Amino acid sequence: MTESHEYDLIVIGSGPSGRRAAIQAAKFGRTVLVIDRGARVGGVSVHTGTIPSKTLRETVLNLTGWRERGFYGMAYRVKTDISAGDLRARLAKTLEYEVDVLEHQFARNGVAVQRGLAHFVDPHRLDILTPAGDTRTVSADKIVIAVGTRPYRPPHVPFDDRIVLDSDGIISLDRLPRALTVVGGGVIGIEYATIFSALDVRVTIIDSKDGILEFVDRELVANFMHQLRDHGVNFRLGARLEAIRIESGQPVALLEGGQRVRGDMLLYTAGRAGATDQLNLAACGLHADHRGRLKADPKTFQTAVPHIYATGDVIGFPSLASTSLEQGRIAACHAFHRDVPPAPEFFPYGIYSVPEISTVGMSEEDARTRGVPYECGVARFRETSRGNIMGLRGGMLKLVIALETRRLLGVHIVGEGATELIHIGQAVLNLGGTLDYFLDATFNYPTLAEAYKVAAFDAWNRIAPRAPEPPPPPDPPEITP
Ligand SMILES: Cc1cc2nc3c(=O)[nH]c(=O)nc-3n(C[C@H](O)[C@H](O)[C@H](O)COP(=O)(O)OP(=O)(O)OC[C@H]3O[C@@H](n4cnc5c(N)ncnc54)[C@H](O)[C@@H]3O)c2cc1C
Ligand SMILES: NC(=O)c1ccc[n+]([C@@H]2O[C@H](COP(=O)([O-])OP(=O)(O)OC[C@H]3O[C@@H](n4cnc5c(N)ncnc54)[C@H](O)[C@@H]3O)[C@@H](O)[C@H]2O)c1
Repeated sequence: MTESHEYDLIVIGSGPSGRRAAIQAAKFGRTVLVIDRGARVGGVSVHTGTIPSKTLRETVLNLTGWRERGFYGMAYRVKTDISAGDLRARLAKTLEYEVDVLEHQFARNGVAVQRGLAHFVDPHRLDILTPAGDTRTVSADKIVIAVGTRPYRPPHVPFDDRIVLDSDGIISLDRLPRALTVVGGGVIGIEYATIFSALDVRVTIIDSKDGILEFVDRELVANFMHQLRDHGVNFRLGARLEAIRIESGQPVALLEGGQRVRGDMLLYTAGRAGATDQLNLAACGLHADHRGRLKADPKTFQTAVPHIYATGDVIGFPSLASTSLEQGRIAACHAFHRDVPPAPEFFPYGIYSVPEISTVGMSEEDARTRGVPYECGVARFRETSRGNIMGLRGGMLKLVIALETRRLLGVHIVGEGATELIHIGQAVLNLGGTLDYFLDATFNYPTLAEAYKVAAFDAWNRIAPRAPEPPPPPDPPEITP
């Protein structure tokens, strides 16, 4: 602790990046205060984002018997008449446990926590407006801004948190819709659209772009959209939303060209905005962009004011809990002069839609754009014995391989277990491995991971030059007695 400041580190926000920064600094023996305006610690990740959406997904897959339908048919259900209450029950338990773990981590590591809204008074001091209405002033040597984002709510959308909602509202529904319109086919929109579709809700996805999930390999997206359409999901792509009206108590999306999409609920997921508006950034010498985001050095996470760091979603791309956790750790290490090796080049994306998508490294399109000669290998999960045992009908794994070096360039998976399976590909990619790893390694059998081997053989069959027939063995020399 310095003479003039109460804490070595103040972290604003207790989401993934704030929590990791705080605990890392505490492990260095530093005094740390975490400030969060939320009722409980955990941030967007625990209360409205990652954990609630993944818990809802798991609940829906379990109660609908989704994973067993390959064998028992589409009418199979573990529970009939699934209600909003069924979904909320598991959510409450899961969230309570997550908060408990986090509070215990803070307590064990001596991290102080103050509930309240923080704003800058000067570059080292913050005022905290507590829920009781008091103001407490605190100061620190180093500060991490980890305030995250909130749903973008444009004024022309008639949000009422009942039939027109954003991703914060959708987790506390008191009834399930029969028809859901989702505006915004980004990751959040697609995850919720497919979760509700698995509940047999009629879903329409609207996006102003011509495609969805543009950063994902196109062949994979085509396979994914085929599976969704097969389950009744409608797409209205390349359609500009002109207005949302409430007609006879139902939200109607009016699209350019006169199309109308009526549902009994509308989920608006067209992006998020940085939660910086109440920080009084001017007092510390920083300013945010038009979407409330801050700029930070991608290696150290320092802002333009060197003792102030910014981590997590507030700095924009890639806006993942996984990457935010790492950013928090790196910021704390840099702040307290500990070297950290640079992060491995490739990190995975996990999209927890139904079915799951996960991807790491170059897509086929990336390889083409960069002019890297490549070949692909594809495996269908149904070709693996494990996939057959599980009754999987969909699902594929695709490898992108550099032709000249046989180096693995990317892995793209859609289907059951994709977000776990991807880490095999990620390890091979970051360790500079080649196609030969998958050809030569022995895999457990039967597993879905065997799809790596099947895909590798597929790639090898396309890459390997047909070896010329070996010459016949020479005639044995005549032996004269
Ligand atoms: C629906 C949804 C699903 C998601 N699913 C995934 C997923 O499956 N995998 C994944 O990797 N990522 C996922 N994400 C993204 C992930 O949640 C974020 O990347 C992550 O939460 C960002 O962490 P953060 O450190 O920026 O803080 P956040 O989790 O955004 O938390 C910020 C905290 O700061 C507090 N705060 C803000 N302003 C102030 C202030 N002035 N004073 C005090 N406190 C303040 C807030 O109350 C909040 O608690 C999802 C996001 C959403 C919305
Ligand atoms: N599994 C995960 O890792 C996960 C899950 C959820 C969210 N996240 C993170 O959260 C962040 C925010 O996600 P998001 O889905 O809200 O935002 P996004 O920016 O990724 O997607 C928004 C989508 O809405 C569309 N859109 C914007 N305005 C529109 C309009 N007026 N009409 C129709 N369509 C419109 C855009 O074309 C885009 O496809 C992402 O960056 C993502 O990384 C990650």
